[in-house]
Amino acid sequence: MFDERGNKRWWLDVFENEPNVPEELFALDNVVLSPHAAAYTLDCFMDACEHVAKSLDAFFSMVMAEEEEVPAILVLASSFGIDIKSQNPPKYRFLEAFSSNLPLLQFLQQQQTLPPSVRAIICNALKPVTADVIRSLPSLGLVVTASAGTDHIDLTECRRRRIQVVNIGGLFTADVADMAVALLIDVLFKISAGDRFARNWGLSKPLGFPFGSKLGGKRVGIIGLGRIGGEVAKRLEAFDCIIKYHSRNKNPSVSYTFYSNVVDLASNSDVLVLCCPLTEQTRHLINKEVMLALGKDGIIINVGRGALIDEKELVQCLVKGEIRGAGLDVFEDEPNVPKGLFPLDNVVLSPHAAALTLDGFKDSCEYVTQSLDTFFSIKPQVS
Ligand SMILES: O=CC(=O)O
Repeated sequence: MFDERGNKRWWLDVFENEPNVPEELFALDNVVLSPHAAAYTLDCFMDACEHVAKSLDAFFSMVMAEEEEVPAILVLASSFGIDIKSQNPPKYRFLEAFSSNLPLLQFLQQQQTLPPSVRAIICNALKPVTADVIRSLPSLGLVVTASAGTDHIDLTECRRRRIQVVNIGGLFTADVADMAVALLIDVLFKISAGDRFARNWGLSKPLGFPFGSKLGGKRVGIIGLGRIGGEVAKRLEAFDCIIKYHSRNKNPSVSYTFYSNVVDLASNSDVLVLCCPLTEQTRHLINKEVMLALGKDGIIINVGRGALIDEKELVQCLVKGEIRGAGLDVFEDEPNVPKGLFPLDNVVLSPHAAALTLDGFKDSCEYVTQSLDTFFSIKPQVS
């Protein structure tokens, strides 16, 4: 830049240490100073405002779209979520893994879903949620199990990842207690065995069916006097049974005789009803020693978990007549039932069906829905 006499002049709009301008420049005639104002026109300022507003809009619409994305729910147990599936607009995207034999990651790929999109799992007692499953889903925050038991879920991994685990609580308590009583009555009165017999009865075998046994007066040892055990006790008291129990702790609010030792309880009972959860402490709690203590007239009913009993020993004791019978709703390696039980007429088998009533199923769908709604309505705190 030159002045009117052709001398060179400097125009400086920016400075090294703004807003400080070097004072030496103030005395110089060949310098024009400007306060970093090259873009300070009204038009330019309006354009800049528009640009900033557009950038903010673009950013926040992307964030909102991400937040509003329909959460993907991995459904391991068949048919859960049926009531919420039909909602419009859909609240959740159910990925029905129970209907596929593919390994998890391949299944998700087939569903065009990235593992981080899966935020919750719905399962039941028959569908394990292993540490491997949990580790493959980095955004998993909730596991809802349509069961009272949670032994099929890797709780250690869930705790480590702060994944919420919701079970069905007491929803099935009465059904499971009813099933325990039904199995006991079946074993004592030989209802299932009688049904098989009656279908081939004919005139040729009028007296071939063995005697059953009364329920009233039986000494019933309940193992696990929690919600279900308590309901079993209540029902069997009404049948004039004598109730005893073994639990982790003595329950001061009941008058039933407490046994801290399972072998002692078995020696003083005609029937053992297993209602406790499966833990490392209760695995194979019912071993050969307990069965021999129960004795040849003893009956075992299991509505807890299969692995509470040493199944191999159970088959042996039943075959040899070292105990009299068993009613089993649960098995150690479901859905595999020990084949050694099949030919035995003193055993009643049920496919983990205590909670499989139509009414109970509707209730559990509702419960699962509520659990999802609660979880997804609580936004994480921004820290
Ligand atoms: O087995 C069924 C349950 O845990 O509810």
